[in-house]
Amino acid sequence: MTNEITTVGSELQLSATTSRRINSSLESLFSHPISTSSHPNDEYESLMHKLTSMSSTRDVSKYMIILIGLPAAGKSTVSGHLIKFLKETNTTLNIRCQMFNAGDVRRKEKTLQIAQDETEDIFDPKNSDRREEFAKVAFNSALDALNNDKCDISIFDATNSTKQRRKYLFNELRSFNHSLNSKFVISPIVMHITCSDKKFVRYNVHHKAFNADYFDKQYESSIKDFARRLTHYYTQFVPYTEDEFDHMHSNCLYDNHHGIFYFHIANAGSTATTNIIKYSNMASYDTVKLITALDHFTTNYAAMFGKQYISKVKSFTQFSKVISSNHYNFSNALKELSRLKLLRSVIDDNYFKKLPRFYEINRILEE
Ligand SMILES: Nc1ncnc2c1ncn2[C@@H]1O[C@H](COP(=O)(O)OP(=O)(O)OP(=O)(O)O)[C@@H](O)[C@H]1O
Ligand SMILES: O=P(O)(O)OC[C@H]1O[C@](O)(CO)[C@@H](O)[C@@H]1O
Repeated sequence: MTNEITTVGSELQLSATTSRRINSSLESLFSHPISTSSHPNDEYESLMHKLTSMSSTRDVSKYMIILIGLPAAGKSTVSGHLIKFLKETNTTLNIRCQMFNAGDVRRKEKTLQIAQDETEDIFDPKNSDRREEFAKVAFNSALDALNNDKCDISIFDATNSTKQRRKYLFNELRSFNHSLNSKFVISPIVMHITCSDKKFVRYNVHHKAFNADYFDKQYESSIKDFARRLTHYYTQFVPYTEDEFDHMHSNCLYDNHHGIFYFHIANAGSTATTNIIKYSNMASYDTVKLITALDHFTTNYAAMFGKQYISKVKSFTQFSKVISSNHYNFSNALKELSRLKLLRSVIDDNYFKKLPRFYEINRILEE
């Protein structure tokens, strides 16, 4: 895994940005009518107090982790591992993390019905406008939680599979950072979670059949529905590349105190990837501590968490292991074997062959 760490942006450019922000804040302070009844010293004291509290809150580091990845790639699971890791690491144990899942917003609105046709199918690209609405609700909650100091890192958990969506998110963060109503400056951190190994995909889809979308559905209809969902996503998913990062970097440099960061975990850490870490000259000590921890987490993910998962995937596909792990429960063994057979017939080689752009997308990711 090759990681790129640089410091970017001249101090002059960045301090110009900061002073622009402080100047506009000052303007707002002075635009309030100044009371003539109080003593001039009181006025001064109160102004200084306001300034001190303003600069101290706006200087506290807040971050939004924007996840990118196809359904069942492992985004939520890896995020859970990340939260655990940060809690158990000395330098980051006080950082408060919260997850915001676009799927949870969708589920609150309506229990997922297995679609009979495309008009009902929320994952059909034809219905992407509705999905955008759910994602916006989750994203705004993630922003609010940071602004109201409910957490220090919010993890925005959605597939964020199009460039258009990502552009929208970065622009929103940019406007947030410029707004005088914002109490903090938020730095975006992109985390790409990808899964191209067919055995992993099969295992993950199997586990999706037991998630909140399908709690009241039959196994067969659940995996078929999820397989269709994945197919829809393959028609629209655009992998996040270094070009997009560079574009975001040149657009965000002036808005961001701390820098721009990109992390990638592929196949639970078993495939080599590249992290890109570009600090600005004004990155805080807290930011460096967090980014160092994230770099360690992603670089060592396979050893810390991936290994166990990979060994489970290996034994999952072996009929003999299913039988031996259900040694005392014959009917359970039969049930699991029939599910496995079904899964293998739905998510078979032909399914992958027919997945739109499966090889193209994964080639880009592994370049
Ligand atoms: N790294 C991993 N470690 C352990 N289990 C994993 C891992 N990645 C995926 N899985 C398994 O695959 C299932 C699906 O993963 P997960 O729900 O995290 O994917 P996701 O990308 O968040 O999916 P979605 O976008 O559909 O919400 C999990 O329930 C888990 O069983
Ligand atoms: O709108 P996006 O970015 O595709 O993400 C939303 C979807 O992501 C998922 O977590 C992927 O399965 C769904 O539960 C959710 O509806």
